[in-house]
Amino acid sequence: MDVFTSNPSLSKEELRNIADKLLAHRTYGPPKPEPIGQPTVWADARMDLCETLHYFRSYQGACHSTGGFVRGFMFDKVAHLRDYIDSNVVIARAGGGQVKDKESGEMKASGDQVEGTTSQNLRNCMAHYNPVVIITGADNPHMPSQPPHQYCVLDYFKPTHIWTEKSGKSNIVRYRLEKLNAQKISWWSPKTHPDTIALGSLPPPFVRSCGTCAKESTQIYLNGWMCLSPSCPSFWLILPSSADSPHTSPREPAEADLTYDPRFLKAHTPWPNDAHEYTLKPVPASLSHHDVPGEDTSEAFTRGLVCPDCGRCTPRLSWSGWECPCSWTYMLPHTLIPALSIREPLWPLSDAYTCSRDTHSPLVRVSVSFAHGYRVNRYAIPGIDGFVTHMIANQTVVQERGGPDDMFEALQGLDIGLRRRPLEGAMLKGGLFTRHLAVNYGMPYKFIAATASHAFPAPSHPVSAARSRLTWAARHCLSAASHQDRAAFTTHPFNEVLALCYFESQRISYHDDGESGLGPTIATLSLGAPGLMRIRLKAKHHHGVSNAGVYTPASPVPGCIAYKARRALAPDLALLKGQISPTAFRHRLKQIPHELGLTARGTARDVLALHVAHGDVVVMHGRALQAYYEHSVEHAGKLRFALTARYIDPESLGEGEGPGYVVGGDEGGYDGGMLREGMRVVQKGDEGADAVENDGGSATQHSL
Ligand SMILES: O=C(O)CCC(=O)C(=O)O
Ligand SMILES: [Fe+2]
Repeated sequence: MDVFTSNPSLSKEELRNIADKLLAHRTYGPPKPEPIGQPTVWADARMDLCETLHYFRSYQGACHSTGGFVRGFMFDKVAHLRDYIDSNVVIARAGGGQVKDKESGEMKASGDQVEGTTSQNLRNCMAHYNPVVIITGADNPHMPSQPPHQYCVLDYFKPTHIWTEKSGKSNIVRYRLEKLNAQKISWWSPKTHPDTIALGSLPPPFVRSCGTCAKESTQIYLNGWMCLSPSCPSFWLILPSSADSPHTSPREPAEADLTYDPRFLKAHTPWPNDAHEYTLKPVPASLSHHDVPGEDTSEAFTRGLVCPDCGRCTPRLSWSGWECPCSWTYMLPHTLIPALSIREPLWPLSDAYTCSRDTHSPLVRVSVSFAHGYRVNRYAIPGIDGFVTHMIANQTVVQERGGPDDMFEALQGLDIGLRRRPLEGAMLKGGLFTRHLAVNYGMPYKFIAATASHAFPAPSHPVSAARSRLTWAARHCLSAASHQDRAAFTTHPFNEVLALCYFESQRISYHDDGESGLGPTIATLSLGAPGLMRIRLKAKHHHGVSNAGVYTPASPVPGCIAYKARRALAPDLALLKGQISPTAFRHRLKQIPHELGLTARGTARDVLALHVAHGDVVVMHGRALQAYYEHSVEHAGKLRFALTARYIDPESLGEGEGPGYVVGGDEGGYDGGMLREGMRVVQKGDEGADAVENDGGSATQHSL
């Protein structure tokens, strides 16, 4: 290559020869040669990558930016034909600005692309010398070698150029990135055709100012210098004055003939931190030597680790720690979070009935009663045959022997098999897992593999004790329900407990518990950090229309959009259903949203927000409640458990889904009534007898 370095003004022919050499062995798509090395960091699944790496946390897009700076790019299957990757340089099209062509299914430009936030963030990186990590997907057609895993981290790169050019009829924005430390070996260099032209070994790229707009542009293609300022009348035109142009008037280059100028490809852009070592492996969270309660359940410990043996991004999937399929494991000791340490100083507990912090929409009616150390807030939701009851514990309850304090501490000392479970139907490559950990006891819950269910342990075990307490609580709440509902609970008592565990910043997003095969009553015991449970109408019931523009024919409930108009429509619609063909009925369902002006945008406001503190129980009853409403729970502490008891009809389980053990009845026989003795506030009369009705005009309303 000396011939080129010693000759700063290479002829056009010499440059063409170099370009030919550079591009000769490029293959678009497989098969590709093997790389000379192996990535130090890689992942099988997108979730693993995003949970592990600080520089790439984008589950969908190709770019991860934070605070105005790009941190990482992921270049995979979707690529522009002129994208380019060699051992040191990557040229890529900016993301976005494309739509799926209805006929071909291909991504096509949706108009002229302009520099957006990502370009601005890249310019910030250039100004501040912040390098950016590039990750490749296995299906990236421009890789010079075959990446050995689904996602492989290349290295740190410096963005050097951002410019606009034309592709087809539209403008596109493009980036050039150059490896930060060109001295480092690039593992992705192809074994068969190593890159022999070093960065900076050719004359510098040709730069000149435009005669029309006076702005400087770099020559990207050997076909000729062009102004790259999209607002200039000379944009993307090879001028006749250019020595390269065979034409007598300004012309756009033929796209198929565009050949990169090797002076541009192989330019070296020195940065003062070129030789600095930035880490590709995130710094793993480590425990201090102080046995700090909550340290090992803090957010840092929910993140993945790069396996020190094989480089795989390994998410934390279990209570006990990290497990890489290559056999490396990292298990952490847990420091007990004492139950006393989660008491809220500004919300002190005593033997008196605890005050309420729940809020609800004016449409919701609350009736309050006090029994056995629990304040019992019972919420009636209009239009729904069912209720939500929040039983708020006082100090007597949480300190009871074998009660919430003891359960919370016992659960921390045991590994009850808590693991994150895969979310079915997730569209993410490599799958997606819930953020929280879960384990099932008793009758298998079909959304958890049957093998991950366990027989109920001894009555004193916190899981069995929770079932017993929840059975009592549900019975207590159902005492005001119909005879039928009470009888149903007696014949079908809770036979399953799903234990959920949330570390810091983990939560469960909106969902319902109305899967087929479940009984109508569900009860949850909260332990540990105080949570906030929100309940709202599902979007399709709120708006009355699905995302696909189909009217929701179910009867509307008060508080939904266009309630009166939808209610007026209901009888006719019910009649019509039996009279016309399913196709005609569906056609009608598509008309109604237009007639009523319904759109599916946005979500409903919460109708209820319950502060579910340590020891509290929430009982939800009624199939309609689950059909119409959804709930979510978040918390702001270091550790929270939610133990939910349900009845699961064994008949609803498919072949091979049944338990491999006997699911017996509750042996704990918990009776909250036993607490009355030790209470300072003795309740007058029987359970619920001193209930106070509170309608929509009360001070407990909130403006949700
Ligand atoms: O965390 C909670 O309190 C709620 C749990 C829940 O909604 C569920 O298990 O379905
Ligand atoms: Fe739930």
